[in-house]
Amino acid sequence: MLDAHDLRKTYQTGDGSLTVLDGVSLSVARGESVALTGESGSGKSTLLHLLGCLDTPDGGRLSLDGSRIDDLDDAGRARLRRDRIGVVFQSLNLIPSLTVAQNLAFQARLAGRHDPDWQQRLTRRLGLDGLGQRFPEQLSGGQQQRVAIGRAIANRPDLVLADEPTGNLDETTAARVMDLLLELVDETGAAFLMVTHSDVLAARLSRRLHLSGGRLA
Ligand SMILES: Nc1ncnc2c1ncn2[C@@H]1O[C@H](COP(=O)(O)OP(=O)(O)OP(=O)(O)O)[C@@H](O)[C@H]1O
Repeated sequence: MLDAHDLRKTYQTGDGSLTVLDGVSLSVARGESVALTGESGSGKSTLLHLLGCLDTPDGGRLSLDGSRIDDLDDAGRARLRRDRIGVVFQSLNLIPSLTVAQNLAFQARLAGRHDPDWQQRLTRRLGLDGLGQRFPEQLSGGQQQRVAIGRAIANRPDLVLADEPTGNLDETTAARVMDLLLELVDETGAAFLMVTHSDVLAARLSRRLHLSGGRLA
């Protein structure tokens, strides 16, 4: 499903250059869930951004279902993200001027894959019934997190990427939100990769990759 080979990424900083990814290779199969761990600053978010076509590598290859995606132009990357990739950011990135229902439908509508029945089921499963007409700022942190998860899954993507998706929640709420995320990803059959600092959460996924010194172990 997702294949990365020898990915490299170097940032130019004020005082020189910083190589963050120095030959990262990984594969994630459909239906598989992978935890990505590593110390702060080890490059987890950088890698997630490359895998989600939100940024481009300086070297290496990236493919989805056997087709190269690292050499797409901006429009091609945007299309791919819209149609096949769902991302849950730690900062959520909900659209403040849209209601919960509109946020949930946003990416699916853009992709021409809005499915009202699936959205209704998602809304119920995520415990967001009755909140559809509210705006994100009128929700609790846990509710916002669930909207972000719903939005990432509403168009049944092939690949779901999550960056510390329960990072801002208390332990009990985090566990509940995580249950939902794993169940829903499982239902869609997507390949799933999640950045986490938590050993407990990492242990719940089928495999764990650890990023250190620019490489995976
Ligand atoms: N746009 C950028 N320009 C320059 N340096 C950057 C940029 N983005 C990230 N970095 C640096 O790259 C390194 C890796 O950052 P990244 O955010 O990928 O790490 P991380 O493992 O996700 O960290 P954390 O667990 O703290 O979120 C860090 O040293 C960071 O300062």
